[in-house]
Amino acid sequence: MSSGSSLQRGPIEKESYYHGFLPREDVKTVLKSNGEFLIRISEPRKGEPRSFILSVMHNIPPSVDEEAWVKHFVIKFQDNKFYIEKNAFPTIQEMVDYHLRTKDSVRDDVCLLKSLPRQTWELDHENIEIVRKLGEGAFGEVMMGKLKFRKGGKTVNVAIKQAKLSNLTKDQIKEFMGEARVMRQFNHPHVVRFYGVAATTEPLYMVMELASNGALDSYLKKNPDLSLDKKNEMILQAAWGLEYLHGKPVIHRDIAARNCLYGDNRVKISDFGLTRHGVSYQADPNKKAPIRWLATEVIRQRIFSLKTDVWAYAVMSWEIYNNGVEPYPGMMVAEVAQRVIGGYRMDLPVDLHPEIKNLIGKCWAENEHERPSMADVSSELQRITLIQRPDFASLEAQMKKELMMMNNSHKSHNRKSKPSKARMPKGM
Ligand SMILES: Nc1ncnc2c1ncn2[C@@H]1O[C@H](COP(=O)(O)OP(=O)(O)OP(=O)(O)O)[C@@H](O)[C@H]1O
Repeated sequence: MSSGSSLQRGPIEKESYYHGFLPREDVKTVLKSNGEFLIRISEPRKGEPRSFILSVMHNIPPSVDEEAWVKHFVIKFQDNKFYIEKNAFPTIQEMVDYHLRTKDSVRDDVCLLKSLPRQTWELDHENIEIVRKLGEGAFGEVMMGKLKFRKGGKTVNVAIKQAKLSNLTKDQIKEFMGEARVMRQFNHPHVVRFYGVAATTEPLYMVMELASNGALDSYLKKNPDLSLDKKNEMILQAAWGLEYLHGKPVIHRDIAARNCLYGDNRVKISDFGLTRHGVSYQADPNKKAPIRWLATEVIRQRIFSLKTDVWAYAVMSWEIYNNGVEPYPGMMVAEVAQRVIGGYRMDLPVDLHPEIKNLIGKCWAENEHERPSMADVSSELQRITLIQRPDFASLEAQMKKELMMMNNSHKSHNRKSKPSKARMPKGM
């Protein structure tokens, strides 16, 4: 797709107000004031060519309908000219310049007042270097690479999830960008850090912190001799991460060792493809689900809640104590569902501290009201492990110090960029 003969101005992709494949759901969250606008590319629809879209914030207030706040105009291309309604221009940039200069409306009373530059998390492909393959993900290959920060020029090692739009369905693209939207709000030492997405061209890149030891399940399989203390530390770190997420509140919905990472001696919660904002979520009962990690109410009715994450956390703790073995070994999925509903629970190691055993037992209680919150789990674990190993206290102090440092750098970073609006996108 070309933006026309804009030789002096270069391609539209070079304009700071060009946001590439930024989906509608994200547009709502970034435009802030009446007349603020951006240019993006339409989401792919089978059989239809993609077009450029002008998205403009309009009508806040008086409209209370959030959907009406942003107007989206398809920019048509005919006889080598771009137009929306009235005037045609040789380039999109000239169209934008004209409307900004004259305040002539685009349509009805919608005017362009201010362009919205790409956000700090909207990364440029040219600042990302792919180095080698790490693994295979749901959207394509996951790569190790380097990210050069726009400001300051510092370079960090990162993990990059790639997505080739031509290989994905519209739902998958939504899921990819939705995962990035969810991750943007997190800042915790035990949740994988999100750097941003590069979406101005294909393939899309989701850039995040590199966990040096990769997925937790494979790390556990490769290191079967980890001490019980180390494993206690791992379940405590995972509890801190999940407690933080629940404080937002979000339901992760896919807590499992395969969806956590391990690096720098830390468990990091990752994989937010199924995460939903809120405290309960009714999922489609016809969709496939990872039965081995599901609470009984999810198996029966697909109702997810913070307490169904607590159940999955108990199963993940079992995985950690059993070196990454698949839960309910030797059982088929149908048998797992039937037996778990019937009250069966897996055995925990005999040498595990009885209070930890008891705590995990409560996490997969049949009655969700009998399951502790993640805040209770982490404070209980801290109390129990502290008695056994006094240096767990310093572990907590270290985690809190890191959290404080991350929050401070996050705050100063946000002060430099635009203040974000306390508005949560719908359908997260
Ligand atoms: N941040 C990271 N640091 C190091 N390795 C990573 C990172 N993210 C992913 N990987 C590696 O890439 C593999 C695939 O990633 P991941 O499972 O997260 O992809 P996905 O798209 O979420 O797929 P799925 O939905 O099937 O889990 C992981 O098993 C892990 O080995």
